[in-house]
Amino acid sequence: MEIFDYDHVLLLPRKCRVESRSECDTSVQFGPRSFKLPAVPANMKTVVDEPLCIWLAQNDYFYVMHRFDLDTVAFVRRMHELGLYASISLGIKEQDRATVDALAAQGLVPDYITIDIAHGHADSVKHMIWHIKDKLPQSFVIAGNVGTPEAVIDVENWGADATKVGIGPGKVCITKLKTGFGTGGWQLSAVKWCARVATKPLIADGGIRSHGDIAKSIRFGATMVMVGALFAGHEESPGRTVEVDGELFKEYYGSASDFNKGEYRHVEGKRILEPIKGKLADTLLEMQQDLQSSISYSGGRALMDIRKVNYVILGGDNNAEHLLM
Ligand SMILES: NC(=O)C1=CN([C@@H]2O[C@H](COP(=O)(O)OP(=O)(O)OC[C@H]3O[C@@H](n4cnc5c(N)ncnc54)[C@H](OP(=O)(O)O)[C@@H]3O)[C@@H](O)[C@H]2O)C=CC1
Ligand SMILES: Nc1nc2c(ncn2[C@@H]2O[C@H](COP(=O)(O)O)[C@@H](O)[C@H]2O)c(=O)[nH]1
Repeated sequence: MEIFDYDHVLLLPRKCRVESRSECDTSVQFGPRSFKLPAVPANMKTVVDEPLCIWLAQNDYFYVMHRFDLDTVAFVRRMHELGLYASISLGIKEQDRATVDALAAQGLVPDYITIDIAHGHADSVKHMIWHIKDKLPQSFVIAGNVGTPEAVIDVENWGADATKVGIGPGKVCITKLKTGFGTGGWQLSAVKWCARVATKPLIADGGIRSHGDIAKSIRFGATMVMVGALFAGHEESPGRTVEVDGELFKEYYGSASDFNKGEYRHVEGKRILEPIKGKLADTLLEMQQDLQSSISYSGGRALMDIRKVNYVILGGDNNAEHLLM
């Protein structure tokens, strides 16, 4: 198996088929809906909050609300009252099963439910998928996180509609250091490896550092990418604003950090400060334009045309080591 990460790969251009990059369509079908971009802000407390979810839904972007310190039932009700789709996160504990029961009892059907735990290749996830499929069969279920093909096969067989791939590649993740496990450092090839067996969509989660990494994720089999750090430092980001030597930063912390958990127990995340980089809408627009360029370099017009291109893996000295056809 080839091992590489985003920085070690470059995609190879094919003859251009458009006269303007504006002809390139970045939209993606994901579950029951189509979205402007194959990128979703991470379901973390310092990345999304309710106002951002409303804005994203109103503007045809995919969002996943986080699951921390939140009345998830009320959130779904409010989104539906606004005529917007509802996309929530759940864990696998008794309280999460109760949330599913309450939603079903009140006739509130979230359009998307993400089961979000550190080690998603687990019977607890299987039982949660079954519970959701029993009570809310119309919801599109995303399960994770996983990092191996065996896990993707299991999660799909348990009934998940999509799988989230990435154990420890995140910017505020310390799983690799604390446990010795994960896909940190080789996330892109883990996505490729998982995509070989996947029969349903994959979300590549963690490690996206540049807009070009989105095209690379699509090339290696992702349908959507989940992005934390790149989205965290915006004016609208929910993290606390911190001033250091006259410069403004936003707090960005891991969901498994003591800052999120409120206690130092099974901590696998840390806190960092992201420099504030303007408005989220501007970044999303730039991301879309960059992805349109990616599509044009791929010689295509549609997002999935990126899947057709060849690539090189760069050696340590930055020389092309392999040309893979
Ligand atoms: N993508 C990634 O690499 C990672 C992401 N995270 C994020 O952090 C958040 C908190 O995650 P998590 O720690 O799962 O939080 P939770 O406390 O919500 O854990 C969910 C449940 O899973 C159990 N659990 C968690 N990890 C394991 C494990 N390795 N083996 C067996 N059981 C486990 C927990 O029990 P108990 O606590 O008693 O073990 C708990 O009952 C999530 O949003 C998750 O996505 C966390 C780590 C890695
Ligand atoms: N190991 C941990 N991973 C975490 C934690 N909190 C979130 N995450 C994962 O990171 C991505 C975002 O990655 P980024 O590189 O784009 O910043 C997020 O979607 C989660 O999967 C954590 O505490 N520990």
